[in-house]
Amino acid sequence: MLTNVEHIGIAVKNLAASDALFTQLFKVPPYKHEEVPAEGVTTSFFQINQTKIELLEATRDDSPITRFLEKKGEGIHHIAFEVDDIVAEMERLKSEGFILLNETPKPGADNKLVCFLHPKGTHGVLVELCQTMENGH
Ligand SMILES: CC[C@@H](C(=O)O)C(=O)SCCNC(=O)CCNC(=O)[C@H](O)C(C)(C)COP(=O)(O)OP(=O)(O)OC[C@H]1O[C@@H](n2cnc3c(N)ncnc32)[C@H](O)[C@@H]1OP(=O)(O)O
Ligand SMILES: [Co+2]
Repeated sequence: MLTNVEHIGIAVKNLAASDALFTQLFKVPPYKHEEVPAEGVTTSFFQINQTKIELLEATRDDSPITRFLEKKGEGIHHIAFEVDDIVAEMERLKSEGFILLNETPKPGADNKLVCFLHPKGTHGVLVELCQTMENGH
């Protein structure tokens, strides 16, 4: 079951510049930075009450963020939903015709296991499922 919006992902060209801008907007600084080499991104995370924002800067030319910035420019890249059982949710969504972009859960940032759904199957929205890993596993 999808329980809540876990974070909103925003693609940016320059993380340092965007950190400064969003710190000014939110009046709180990012609480962490984390690189996820497998995704070709460096992230920063902001927490505003119940809402979490993930800024994503590309770290290599074949990063999904590089491609997105080339085609669409900076802006909202994905919406991530918390799930309590990611494997069960992936099986359910696949059986209902959604297009999974990874067949097994993969490590994301901020202690999550994640799976993406292709935006072609979700009316143009890149959806991320996240399950919090217990004790880092
Ligand atoms: C930090 C880790 C993790 C976390 O813990 O939170 C993350 O958030 S990682 C975030 C970065 N990783 C990913 O995005 C992985 C999943 N994405 C992909 O696999 C690809 O980006 C993609 C969605 C399959 C697109 O790749 P590709 O097919 O190579 O690119 P195209 O440019 O050709 O796009 C095809 C088609 O899809 C549209 N598109 C692409 N990205 C998005 C998007 N973010 N939102 C909405 N639509 C998107 C693109 O416009 C193309 O459409 P058409 O032009 O109509 O064909
Ligand atoms: Co994300």
